[in-house]
Amino acid sequence: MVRFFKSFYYAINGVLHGFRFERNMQFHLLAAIIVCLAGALTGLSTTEWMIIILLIGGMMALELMNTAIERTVDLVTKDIHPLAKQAKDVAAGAVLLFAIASAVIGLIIFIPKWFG
Ligand SMILES: Nc1ncnc2c1ncn2[C@@H]1O[C@H](COP(=O)(O)OP(=O)(O)OP(=O)(O)O)[C@@H](O)[C@H]1O
Repeated sequence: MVRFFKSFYYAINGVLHGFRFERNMQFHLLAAIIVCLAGALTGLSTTEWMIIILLIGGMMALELMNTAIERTVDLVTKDIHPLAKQAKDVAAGAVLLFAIASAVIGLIIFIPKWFG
């Protein structure tokens, strides 16, 4: 049980580290607050809220994974290496794809409510 809470503590530390030191995480947090405020003002169904929460959580989780990959690459080599570039660029690409999909889904949810 102690081990479980220790792992939980380390995981929370990882999330807090992301919010404190990663600009992109701070941006995602701001975006999440704006989206939640917009959702509260617009009025969303339970299903729409579940989708929004999943997208926000997924986006932040993916950004943390990207940070973990960046840190790991930097730990492995400080030199310029094509594989280091590929690892970082592919991880960043994964974040970008999810961000685009999230933005499109957000528009699909909000646009009909605002202009429908
Ligand atoms: N060791 C390396 N070898 C080759 N290219 C690298 C290396 N490290 C970084 N790069 C290239 O430079 C880009 C920026 O690297 P950096 O580590 O600053 O990531 P970043 O996305 O700017 O990080 P952050 O999200 O913390 O601002 C990478 O996406 C990659 O294309």
